Order: sequence, then structure tokens, then C-alpha cells
Amino acid sequence: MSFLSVDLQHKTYPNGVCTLRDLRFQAGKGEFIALVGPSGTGKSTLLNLIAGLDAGFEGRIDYPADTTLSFMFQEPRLLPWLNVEDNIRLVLDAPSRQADTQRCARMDALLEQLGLADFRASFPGQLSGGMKRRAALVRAFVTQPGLLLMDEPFQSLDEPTAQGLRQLLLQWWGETRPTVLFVTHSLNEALLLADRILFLSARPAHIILDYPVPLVRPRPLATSQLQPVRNELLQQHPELLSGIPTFYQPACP
Ligand SMILES: Nc1ncnc2c1ncn2[C@@H]1O[C@H](COP(=O)(O)OP(=O)(O)OP(=O)(O)O)[C@@H](O)[C@H]1O
Repeated sequence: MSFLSVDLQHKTYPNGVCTLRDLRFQAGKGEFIALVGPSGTGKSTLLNLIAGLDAGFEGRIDYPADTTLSFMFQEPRLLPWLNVEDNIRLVLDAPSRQADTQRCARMDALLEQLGLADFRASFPGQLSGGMKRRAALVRAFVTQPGLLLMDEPFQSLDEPTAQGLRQLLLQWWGETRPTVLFVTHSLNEALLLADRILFLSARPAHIILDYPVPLVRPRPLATSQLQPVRNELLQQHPELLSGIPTFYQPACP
């Protein structure tokens, strides 16, 4: 049964840029969906619409009203005047059915898992780029969201760090099973993480292929093991290669 339903006729910005047109899909509860498409086609725009940050579109987006939603943006977006712990507590202060002690214990455990326990009193300006991303990841997960939107969350991280975070993400997802929409430019990252990959066209974006990933979990982490699936996909759908040169790059080992 569908948990999230997206039925967009179009999204046109006031300056006339039409970024999404006739874009429709559904996501099941607990499904992990990757969104892959050319730069500038409208992936971030789509997440903004789903998050309710932009209501200026034609169409419908539906998911249960009581859903806890988390959004991990392209940039960590930590408030510079708050330390790590207070940046995370910002989302914990929202009303919740969970007891406060339970949520604080979860924050402590996540900080520990991500190696940030000793930096909870540090301010964003005192953290490396990777540490800020890890703090943003704790903030996205601490509320145990039912719908998790992630916009290229591991871009510009060194590969071992990114790979470690992907594994943690999969572990957390397995434990609480939010529905995930994960934007990436890396086909390998999408193959490693997702149940389904939605390939988007160039702008105005629509879905050109809804691809169920034919790999059982746990997935192989090495690119060499993903390669046969990737090769078969690209042989069957050579159209995916046009306009998306990043597909050639093994961005995830
Ligand atoms: N506020 C805005 N006003 C006008 N045009 C915008 C606005 N925000 C985005 N756009 C345009 O909408 C299109 C889609 O942008 P968006 O950021 O959603 O793309 P994207 O697929 O996420 O790109 P990338 O992969 O490079 O992050 C782009 O052409 C962009 O210039």
C-alpha cells in the first residue's frame, strides 16, 4: 500500500523556469527510494515540495498527516550560534509522543556511534565539514522519522567516511524503517542503498525509469560486486547515459 503519493502536474518558479512536469510516483511504507538525474533538473525542488517548504505547484502530494518528517539538506545547515547538542535538541524540542528521556538517550547513542560524543559542546565553526554532516545526520535521525528526505547527504566527503555513513544509514533504516527519498548523482550509491531507483529526465523533470534494484540485502559494498548489475542496467537502458556523464564515474567503491 502506498505511504507517499506524488502526482505533480508541474512546478514552475515565478521567473518562468518549469522544473518538474508530469512527475508521478508512489512509495511504500519503509521503502528506500533513490532519485537520480542530471544536475539542475529539479531533485532538490521535488524534496522541498514534499517537505511542504514550497506550496507553489500544481498537483498533489499525500502522506499521513501525523508523519514525522526529517530533511537532511545538501548543506548541513547547523545554526552557528548553537553547539552540536543544542542544534540537535532544536528538533527534540518539538512535541512528541516519545518520552524525553528516550529521545535524549537516542541522541546520546547516535552521537556516540558517529564519533561526536566528545564534540557535543563544540560550535559548528569548530567542526570539520565531515563532522558537520555527521551532526546533521544525527539531527535527521534522532526523531525516528517516518519520512526521511536526504539531498546528496554524503557528497564531498572522503570515500571511507561516506562509506561508513552509508553503512550506518542502512543499519538505522533497518532498525526503524522510515520511508527514505535519497537524492544522489552516484549510480553505485543508489544501487548500494535503495530498493528502487527513480531516474529523472532533464528539466522539466519526469520519471524516465522506475527501477527495482535486483540485489538482496545486505548488499555488497565493493564497486566490483555492484558492477554486473550496473552494466546490465546500462546495457538495457542506454538512454540513461545521455546527459548524465557522472554515471560513468565509480563514485562509490
Ligand atoms: N528559487 C528558485 N527560483 C527560480 N529557479 C529556481 C529556484 N530554485 C531552483 N531553481 C531552478 O530550478 C531548477 C532545478 O533546481 P534544483 O536545485 O531543484 O535542481 P537539482 O536537480 O537538485 O540540481 P543539483 O543536482 O545540481 O543539486 C534549476 O534550473 C534551478 O536554476
